[in-house]
Amino acid sequence: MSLDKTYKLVPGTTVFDAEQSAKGYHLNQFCMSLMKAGNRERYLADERAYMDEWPLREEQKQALLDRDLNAAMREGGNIYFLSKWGATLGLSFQQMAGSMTGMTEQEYRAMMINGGRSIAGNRIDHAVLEAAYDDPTPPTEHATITGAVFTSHVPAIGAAMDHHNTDEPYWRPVFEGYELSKQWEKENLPDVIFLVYNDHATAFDLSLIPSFVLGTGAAYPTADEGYGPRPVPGIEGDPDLAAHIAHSLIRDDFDLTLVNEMSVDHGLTVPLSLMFGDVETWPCKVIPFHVNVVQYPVPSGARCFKLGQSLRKAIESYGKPLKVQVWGTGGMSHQLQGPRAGLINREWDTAFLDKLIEDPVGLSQVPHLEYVEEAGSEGIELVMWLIARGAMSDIDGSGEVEVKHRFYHVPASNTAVGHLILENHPRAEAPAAKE
Ligand SMILES: O=C(O)c1ccc(O)c(O)c1
Repeated sequence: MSLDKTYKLVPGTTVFDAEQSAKGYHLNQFCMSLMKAGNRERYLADERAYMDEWPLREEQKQALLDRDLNAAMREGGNIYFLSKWGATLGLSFQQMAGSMTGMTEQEYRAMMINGGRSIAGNRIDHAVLEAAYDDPTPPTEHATITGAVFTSHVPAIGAAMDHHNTDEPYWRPVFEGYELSKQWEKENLPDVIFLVYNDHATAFDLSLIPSFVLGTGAAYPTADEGYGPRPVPGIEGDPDLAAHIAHSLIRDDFDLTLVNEMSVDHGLTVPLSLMFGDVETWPCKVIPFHVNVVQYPVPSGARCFKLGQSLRKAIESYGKPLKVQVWGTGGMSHQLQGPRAGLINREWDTAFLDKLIEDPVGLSQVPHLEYVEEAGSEGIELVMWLIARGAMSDIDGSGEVEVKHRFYHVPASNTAVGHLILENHPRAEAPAAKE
C-alpha cells in the first residue's frame, strides 16, 4: 500500500482519485452525455445501442444494465457522473446511494430517518493502517530528472520549418543555434518530457482560465491555431506518471487543473520541433503543463520556482526507472501589442540567463512588473522557465548542474530567442582530506 493512498483502507468507500478517473474516463463522459435531453431519449429507447456508441468496457456496460452502482464505481464511475445516469432512469440520490448498501429502499430510508449509518464499525482497520506505516517499503527504483531545456517557442519558427525556409539567411542563425541541441537530445533521449508552456487562446478561451493545467490524458492532437494544424505529430502522454505527479503536487498544495483532452499549440510543438527536427512521431512521451500567462493575475516567478521544487519530489518518487527531462518554454523579451511592440532588451535577457544559471533563488524573487517593463508584455512567459529550474538537482542539494549549451539571437519575428540546456549530475564527492 502506498502510504499516501491510505484512503483506500476506509471500508465500503471508493475514493475517486486520478487512478479511478483514468479507469472510468469514458464511463463518466458517457454519463455526462445524458445531460442532453435528446441523448437521454436515445439511451432510454435502446440502452445497449446507445452505450455501444461509446468506447466502454463490457464490464462497464453490464454494470449499468444490471443497475449495479457498486460495479460501476469499481469500473471507475464517480457518483456525481453516475447520478446523471440515475436521473435519466428517474432515480433520486437516496435511491442510488441506498442501492449500493445491500438494503431495500425502505430499510435504507428508515435508517436515515433514525439518524443515519453509525460510524461505529465503519472506521479503518487501524491495525492494517499501522502495519502500513511500520513498513513503508520504499520503491527500489524511481524516475530521475536528467536535465532541463529552456527555449523560446515563437510560432514563426515552426512555420519556417513547416515551409522549409530554415536555410534562408533570416532563419539560418536561429536553427544553427539548435544544431548542438538536436545532437544532445539524440544522445540523451528521455522516456518522458514534462513540457511547461502556455496555451495561446487555443485550448482555453475566456470561458475557463486555469492557472496551472496538468495533462493527464493519453494523447493530445496538434491544434489548429487559425492557419490549419502544423504538419507535426500529436503527442503521446503518460497518464500514469501524470496521475502520480497530480497526486504529489496537489498534496503539496498546488491546486492544479487536470485535463484529459485538449489540443496543443505552438507553445508546445515549436520546442519539440526545435529539439527533434522534422520527425514522423516524437521520440518520447510528453506530459503537457500549461501556465496561464495570458490574463492577469498570472503566477509569480516565486510560485513557479516552488512548483518546480515540488515537481522534482513528485517525479523522483515515481516508482519506475524513467529518465525525465523538464522543459521551460516561452520568452525571451518580446511585446506583441501596442505602440511598444517589438521591444527587445538584450541586456535584461542576458542577465536573466546568467541568473537562471547562477542565482535561480534570487531570480525567482523578480516581480511581474519587472518582467513587463523590462522584457515586454509577453516576456512574462519567462516565469515558466523557473518551473524547470526549480526541478534541477542543485536546488535541493542532491546534485550539481552543468550548462551544456547556451544560445541567444535577435530576432525571430517579434522576439529574442533564448535557449539553455542544463544537465543534472550526482554531487561530486568532496576530495578526501590529506594525511
Ligand atoms: O513574435 C511572434 O510572432 C510571436 C507570436 C506569438 C507568440 O506566442 C510569440 O511568443 C511570438
